[in-house]
Amino acid sequence: MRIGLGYDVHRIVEGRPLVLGGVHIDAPFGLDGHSDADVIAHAIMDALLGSLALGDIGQHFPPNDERFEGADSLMLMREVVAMVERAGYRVGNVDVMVIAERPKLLPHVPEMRRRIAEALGVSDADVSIKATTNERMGFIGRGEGIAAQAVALVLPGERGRAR
Ligand SMILES: Nc1ccn([C@@H]2O[C@H](COP(=O)(O)O)[C@@H](O)[C@H]2O)c(=O)n1
Ligand SMILES: C[C@@]1(CO)OP(=O)(O)OP(=O)(O)OC[C@H]1O
Repeated sequence: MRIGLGYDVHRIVEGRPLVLGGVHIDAPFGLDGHSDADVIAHAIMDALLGSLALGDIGQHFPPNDERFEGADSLMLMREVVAMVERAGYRVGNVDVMVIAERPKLLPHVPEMRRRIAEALGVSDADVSIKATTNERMGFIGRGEGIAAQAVALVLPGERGRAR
């Protein structure tokens, strides 16, 4: 088995939808970015790529490439899973820590787990998402951005996709 680490952060702005873990969350703000700016999905993708030393998401989905403007990050995640499988591995499990002062994410976690699990081809039990505030400290605490950290385990061999 191999393990990888991912991190992403996006700036909070008005006038953009808030998409986290593939879920559109009703909020008076969203995250700035070239894609849908889904920090949770991005952190997971970087963790998966890192587990196999396959580079980072910016290498595979360049932020200056118009193909990825407004991209659905869970679609990009499916492409990352295909890369993992081409390398002879399958996704084992992922664990995510989201750092956001607001909104309250706990009510959305079951749906995030379901959507991410579907994109990864694993069961919901293999996707863990946890949230914390930054206790009003720093840029996250001031509500300027949202960050996510992820670890991913990949296992040798193939598995029938659950999607
Ligand atoms: N955006 C967030 C942040 C936190 N939570 C939940 O609240 C709990 C307490 O957060 P603290 O930062 O005060 O430790 C945390 O364990 C989460 O369950 C949340 O839902 N959304
Ligand atoms: C997936 C991409 C594609 O533009 O999304 P962005 O919204 O630009 O987000 P970022 O985490 O800054 O960089 C990753 C990019 O590759």
